[in-house]
Amino acid sequence: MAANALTTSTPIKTPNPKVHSAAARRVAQPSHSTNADSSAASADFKSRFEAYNRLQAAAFAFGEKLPIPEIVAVGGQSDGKSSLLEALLGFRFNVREVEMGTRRPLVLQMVHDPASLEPRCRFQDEDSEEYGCPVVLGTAIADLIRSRTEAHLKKIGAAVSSKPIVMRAEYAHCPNLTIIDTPGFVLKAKKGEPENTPNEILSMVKSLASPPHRLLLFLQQSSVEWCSSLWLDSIKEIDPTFKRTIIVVSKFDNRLKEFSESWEVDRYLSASGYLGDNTHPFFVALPKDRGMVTNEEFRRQISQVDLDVLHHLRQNVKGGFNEEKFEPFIGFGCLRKFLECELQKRYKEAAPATLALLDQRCSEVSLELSRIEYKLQATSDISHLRKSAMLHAASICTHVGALIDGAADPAPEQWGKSTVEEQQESGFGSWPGVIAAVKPPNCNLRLYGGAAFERVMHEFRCATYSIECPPVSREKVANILLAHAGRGGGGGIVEAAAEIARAAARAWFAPILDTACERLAFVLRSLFDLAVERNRSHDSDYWQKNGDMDGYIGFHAALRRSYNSFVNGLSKHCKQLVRHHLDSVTSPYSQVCYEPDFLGGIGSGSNSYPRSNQIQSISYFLDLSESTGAQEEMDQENVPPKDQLNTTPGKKMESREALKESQMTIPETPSPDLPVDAVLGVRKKDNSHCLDIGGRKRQARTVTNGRISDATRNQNSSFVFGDIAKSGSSYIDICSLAAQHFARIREVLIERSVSSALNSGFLTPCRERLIVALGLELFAVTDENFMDMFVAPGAIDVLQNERKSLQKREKILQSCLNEFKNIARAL
Ligand SMILES: Nc1nc2c(ncn2[C@@H]2O[C@H](COP(=O)(O)OP(=O)(O)OP(=O)(O)O)[C@@H](O)[C@H]2O)c(=O)[nH]1
Repeated sequence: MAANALTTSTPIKTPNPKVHSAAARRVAQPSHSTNADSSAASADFKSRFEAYNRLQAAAFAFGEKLPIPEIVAVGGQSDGKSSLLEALLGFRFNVREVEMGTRRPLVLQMVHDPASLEPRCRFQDEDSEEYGCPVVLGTAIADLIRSRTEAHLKKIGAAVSSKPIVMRAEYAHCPNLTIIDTPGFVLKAKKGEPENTPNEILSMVKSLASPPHRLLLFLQQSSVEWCSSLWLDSIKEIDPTFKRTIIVVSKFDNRLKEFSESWEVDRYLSASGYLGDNTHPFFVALPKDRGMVTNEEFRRQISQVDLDVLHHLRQNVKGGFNEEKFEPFIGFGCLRKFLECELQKRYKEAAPATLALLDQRCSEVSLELSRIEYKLQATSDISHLRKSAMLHAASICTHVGALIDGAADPAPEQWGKSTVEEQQESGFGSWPGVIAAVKPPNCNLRLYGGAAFERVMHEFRCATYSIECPPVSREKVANILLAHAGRGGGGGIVEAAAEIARAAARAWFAPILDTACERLAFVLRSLFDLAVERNRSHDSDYWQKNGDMDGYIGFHAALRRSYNSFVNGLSKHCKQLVRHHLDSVTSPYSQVCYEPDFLGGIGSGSNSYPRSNQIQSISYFLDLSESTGAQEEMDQENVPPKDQLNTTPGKKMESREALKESQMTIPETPSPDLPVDAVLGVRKKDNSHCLDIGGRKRQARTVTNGRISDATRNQNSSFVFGDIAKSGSSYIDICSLAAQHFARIREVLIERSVSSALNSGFLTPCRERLIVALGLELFAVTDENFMDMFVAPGAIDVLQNERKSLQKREKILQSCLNEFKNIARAL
């Protein structure tokens, strides 16, 4: 690394004997020199150091990412990192359990305080920037580190954790230095630990050491040759050129006895070129004795080991060693001084950038604070709340309208539903009275909004057209027919058939109409969530404009409830409306069955429906599904053949056969015992379940333009007074006519009334009345009732806690900022 901390030059990178001597001399000076100049410089150092220390504490507590210069000690397990930290601190604090080792980073903030003759260590709370009471005893410190480590690892269920323990130590015999101890690299997990522990340690240490503002203090035992170093490559991955790496050869005492000649020592000290010319390691030995000694004795032993090492190299090695070149790098004292100076240099260099960053963070935190305060204030400001809530409700209504009119966001693939999903989720899986599954075109596509509404409408039409006029017993026919005959008049058969058809239509269509309303209401109710999602994604800066409605759960619930009840109200209204249409079309006074233009219209397919209906019908049949296996799917999906594009599914029968020439042929006396289907000529395979009138023995008994011909009418009396039980003729005639009437009623009901009623009953109010309805329900209330939606004591507590924490953060960052402004002036 560029090690010019010892002097203004770079003694390590460009070895210059003169500079190195000077550096060595300076290294030998104590950090708390009594010299006037150095004491002024020392005061500067100290204030800078303390400012960084406070900033570091705040950063750790609040998770702030600030590029504070720090030293990270890394290396293999038992390479001596913790021992080096103790030596730097000047007293033993960590009664190590060799088995356990370091499992959480330990941030050691050492503060040189001449007044603290006994070390005062305080631990930062696990989740705040506060420091606890001083812990004096070394064993108590070790216990605390161990218990915190164990508790945290247990909590997260891991063998190692990157969450640091922060300890601040004030002592007269320690330098101003902050260093982070890390778990040692291991090759294999210990017994009982997860297999991947070595990798976890490696990646955790790498991420701790990666920020460029951190210095790496890499320890490797002296007994290991550089060529067989286990971890050097990992360090090179983090810092390939050792620009910010300080290399320490630890346990140097273990190697000393191997040197006998000076060239051997010098070659070893030069690291044999393995680390490059510009990188020079420090060689450190510490006291081996782990017994309990006083702090003073501990420090004395450290100094003694330094002296012993030098003495050994001078006295026991033939020719000594190159002192000019290597002495500044031998011994703990040199390392300590170098680290302190290097860190101070980095602090000084980083101060302007830190000041700028602090300035920025202060403004950001202030902004955050004012946002919270604004929110808190808004919780009690009724008029503000009303305004925000109204804007929010209006926005939701607008999105509902847009979704009805046709929109493709949010993603239909995620938010839309297929027909089966709609059926299942709405609780209306099948259409009452319809046994076969009804599959409208595009049933597999995920649709929502207006598209899903249209698909349900088409499904409803398919369902109604798949219903046949149910068989009627001879008794019923006889009862109706004979009563008509009793009243006189010639229209007995027609009237009886019409009466039968009306009763059947009422019984069969009423539940289908109810189901259609429920299914359509479900489609509309589903739009609320989509509108909320659209609102969220379209208006990301919504709160800035209109106030943030997040967290007001009561209001959101009321809005949803109100929306649902609006749609349910529409559903109820539509049910009544379509029931009314059903009643009127099946009323004895209805002329539906006898309208000439109606039958003619069916036959010609021209003017009997509004133009818009034809257009709608065409749109229903656009099958947008993927075309693979299309034929099979088409067969299943109730799609009429092409020649019916301008008609509804049930029109096939009328247009092709009996109604082709505005007349229908009634079959002559088929056997009453034939199944009704056969009697009525129902073609099962025809999806429209239409009736095919005709048989092997036809007789020209006709109904022209919907009215039975005179010839036929003249015969009515003979039908009536014949034996219905024996002769099937009257019965079959009536059944056939009833089927025709049933089809007409259905046609008129679906094409003329219900489709438009459902559209205008559901969609028009959603577009035009929704916002007013919601507004009346939610906002046309007293303030007291309005505020009921905003009573959220939990939410207010959260906001207040957030404000408290932000205020604290702002205060600390502000004081750090002021401190750095002062430092900047002194630079
Ligand atoms: N001979 C000798 N032993 C040392 C020296 N430094 C440390 N030790 C011993 O080496 C062992 C491991 O030292 P630690 O400081 O715990 O090593 P560590 O790197 O912190 O270990 P982990 O935290 O588990 O990675 C201890 O028994 C120390 O007494 C030294 O300079 N010379």
